[in-house]
Amino acid sequence: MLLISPDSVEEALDCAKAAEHLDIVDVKRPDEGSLGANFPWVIREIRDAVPADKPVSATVGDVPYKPGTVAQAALGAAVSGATYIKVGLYGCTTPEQAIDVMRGVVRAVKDHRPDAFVVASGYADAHRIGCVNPLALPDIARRSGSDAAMLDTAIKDGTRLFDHVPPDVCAEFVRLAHEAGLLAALAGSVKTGDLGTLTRIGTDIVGVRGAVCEGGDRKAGRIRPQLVAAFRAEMERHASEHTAAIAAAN
Ligand SMILES: O=C[C@H](O)COP(=O)(O)O
Repeated sequence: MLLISPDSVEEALDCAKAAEHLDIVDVKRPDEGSLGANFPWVIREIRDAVPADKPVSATVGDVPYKPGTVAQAALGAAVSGATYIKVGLYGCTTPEQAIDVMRGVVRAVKDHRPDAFVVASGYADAHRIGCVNPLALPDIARRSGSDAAMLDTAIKDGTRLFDHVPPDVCAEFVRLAHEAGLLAALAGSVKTGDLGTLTRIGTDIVGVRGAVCEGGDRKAGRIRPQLVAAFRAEMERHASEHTAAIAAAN
């Protein structure tokens, strides 16, 4: 699946123009961090702006180790219309802290909407910010009752997912997530050139912003529908090549 992250209602309208090429519209506010949270009214307006059959995701923020605060914020995102709730476990330094936070989120969100989908997100560059190790995420997600484990980059300085977590370790992340019965989502300045690897290792959700913004600039650039379409076409091409390679090997 392709998850695209607009930062405003205007950009979400551009995503809506490319709706047939994407699977999830992810509301965030990059000015507040890699998984910065946007305002509830923006989530609601974006929910209204994109086709009803496209799920809206919202990031709850690069959150501190404050389970009550984060649970309440997550409920706010769900009440505002998001059905995918993504939490960046920025301030959690141990798996136990991360599980505490995610358990609160899962309960708050699923009490309100049992079919909501909760994503526990860590950071590929965790070593730069001192939060939980990327490979701990699948177990954190499983033990908290989350539905997916995700990695993104915390510091958007041009370094990318594979700069911090090489492909073989990403493959292990995906394997652990699948073993736990979860979806595996990967992001972090992903470009079309990464799609072959991401497909081969079985990534379920690829999250992008910069690659579908004009000039590849996630802050100054704006999401362009034609870039979303081109990115999706590359995903499809890699998926068919991968399927054909598997069929040929059998
Ligand atoms: O959830 C996905 C992120 O928005 C990825 O953003 P990026 O591709 O600019 O790193």
